[in-house]
Amino acid sequence: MIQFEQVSKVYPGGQKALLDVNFHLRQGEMAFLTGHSGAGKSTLLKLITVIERASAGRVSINGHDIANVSPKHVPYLRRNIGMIFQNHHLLLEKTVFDNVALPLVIEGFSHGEIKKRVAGALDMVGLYGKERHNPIMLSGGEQQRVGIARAIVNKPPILLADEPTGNLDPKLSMDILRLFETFHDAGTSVLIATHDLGLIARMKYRTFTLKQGQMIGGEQQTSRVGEA
Ligand SMILES: Nc1ncnc2c1ncn2[C@@H]1O[C@H](COP(=O)(O)OP(=O)(O)OP(=O)(O)O)[C@@H](O)[C@H]1O
Repeated sequence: MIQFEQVSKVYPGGQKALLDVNFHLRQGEMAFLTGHSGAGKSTLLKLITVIERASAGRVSINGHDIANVSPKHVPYLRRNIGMIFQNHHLLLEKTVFDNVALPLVIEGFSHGEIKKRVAGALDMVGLYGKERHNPIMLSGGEQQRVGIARAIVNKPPILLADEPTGNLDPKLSMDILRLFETFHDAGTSVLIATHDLGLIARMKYRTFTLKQGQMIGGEQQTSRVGEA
């Protein structure tokens, strides 16, 4: 599904963020990406979403090389990817409904379809009935769920999360990861970048580890939450 072959990224100014990285996230797989601060986790996610471009090597999604995709095609590619950030990136002056609806509005869905899909997405993340709230009125965990609802509202086959539990306590963090597990169960490929080794140990999915831009491990583990 997502494949990196000998991928390097050097930022303008010479900072080497990724060096000869190889990895493969399989179709429908859920996995973690970990590593120290500055190891290159966010950079790797940015190459998948074409926020940044590789300096060398091949990044492909479903066999299609995305390194040279034209700027005009980037929005089409991103429709296949739901992206979740630590700080939610929510529009605080807009309602929960408007935040979650945003990707569908951009794609030109009808009002009726948007209402139905937003309600479905909020139901999935446990926020049904909070459509008219502003994110500022919600707890940190609820705000993160709004970000997740927005990422999954157009049912993308790939979900990428960058430190999605960074600001949450251990119980809320586990709730969020169980939520990712439900998307994984429905067939979505999920890649979660996190520092939280305790959480990773409890979940027992495959873990890719970056160290100073190099991939040093992609250990195979398959058991689920609570089976550790
Ligand atoms: N836009 C940029 N320009 C120059 N250097 C950058 C840029 N973005 C990241 N870097 C550098 O690339 C390296 C990898 O950064 P990256 O953000 O990918 O790491 P990370 O593992 O996500 O770190 P953290 O866990 O702290 O978020 C770091 O040395 C960082 O300073």
